[in-house]
Amino acid sequence: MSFRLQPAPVERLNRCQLFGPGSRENLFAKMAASEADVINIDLEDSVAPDDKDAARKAVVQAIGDIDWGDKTLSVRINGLDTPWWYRDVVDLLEQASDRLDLIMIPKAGTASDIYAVDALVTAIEAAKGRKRKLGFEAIIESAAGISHVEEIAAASPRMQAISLGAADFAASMGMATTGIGGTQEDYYMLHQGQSYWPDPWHWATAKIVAACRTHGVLPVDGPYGDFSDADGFRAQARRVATLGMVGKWAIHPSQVALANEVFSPGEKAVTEAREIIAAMEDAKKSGQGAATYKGRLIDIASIKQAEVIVKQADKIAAKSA
Ligand SMILES: CCC(=O)SCCNC(=O)CCNC(=O)[C@H](O)C(C)(C)COP(=O)(O)OP(=O)(O)OC[C@H]1O[C@@H](n2cnc3c(N)ncnc32)[C@H](O)[C@@H]1OP(=O)(O)O
Ligand SMILES: O=CC(=O)O
Ligand SMILES: [Mg+2]
Repeated sequence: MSFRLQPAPVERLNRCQLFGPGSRENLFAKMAASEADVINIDLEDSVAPDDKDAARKAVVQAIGDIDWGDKTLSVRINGLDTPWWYRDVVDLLEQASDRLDLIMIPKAGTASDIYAVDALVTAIEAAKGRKRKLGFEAIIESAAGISHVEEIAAASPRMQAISLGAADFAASMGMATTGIGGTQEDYYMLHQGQSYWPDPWHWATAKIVAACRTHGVLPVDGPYGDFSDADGFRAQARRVATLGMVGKWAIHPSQVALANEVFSPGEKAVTEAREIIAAMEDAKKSGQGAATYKGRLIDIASIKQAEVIVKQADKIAAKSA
């Protein structure tokens, strides 16, 4: 480890973030009753310009009126290039109950975007005497965002999570696709007549994970647009879980169980992880830093790898206790 220790992210589950448009009030109670760890009510792209004011009003009301249980409650505000974002922040902070946990800042391009929202939020919290400090999450969904992701992750102590937004990201990068996440047919390798489809989101995912882990922020995968394709969702979710992301958005209720399944370690993985930790305890007692488990090397690093799985399992067990 470097002399600078890697900071721990906030201690909460973030396996699934269920989205719903702020203009569809009838969905709010259904979202609250879902199994998602995080609820994201949207004031941005799923709300038409003419509906922005009414949606904002309905969301402000619903934050206090609906029983959101133990879920993390987040509202996605409009982008900083629009005339709506400041009113979103002002009304949410001045009028909504302090049940609101986070606001999500879309299309973050530089640390200054986070700084600007932080300045406004901080002033309103002080002026209104709000006791609970609001947290932030941001979406990386532009060329500027991915170029500056590390400074965005470090931009404010309010930062809790960063998502990759595949739809706007593809548009900003000029990618030749209308697909939202997952396999892209034209992105393939050819070897001896056999096609193979690599992951076009891989590098952005890995870059976001590294920036987030450096600064103690949770890395999350954004939308998978084809909600009729459960296998495609699962494959995308498994890839990002393998790379270190902690959860994924659901843009339809059918995706919630899929995300929870992928980001909850299975019994076999948890048993193995506990056995690795136990085997290393035994090895340490006999003065060894390396040992053999099921015919393969384990060492001190294996304890840390296993602990990632065990900690997640413990969090899930604590939630359902
Ligand atoms: C792509 C870039 C992004 O920015 S993604 C994030 C922003 N987008 C969003 O928030 C969109 C979220 N999703 C939706 O608006 C809807 O799910 C869409 C995709 C339009 C489909 O709606 P709809 O045609 O009503 O779906 P459906 O008939 O299959 O619904 C079945 C039952 O589930 C409900 N439902 C629907 N959506 C949600 C949701 N987001 N959260 C909770 N519940 C939802 C429906 O009301 C329906 O319920 P019921 O069975 O009639 O009781
Ligand atoms: O906001 C999300 C996206 O994919 O764009
Ligand atoms: Mg977007």
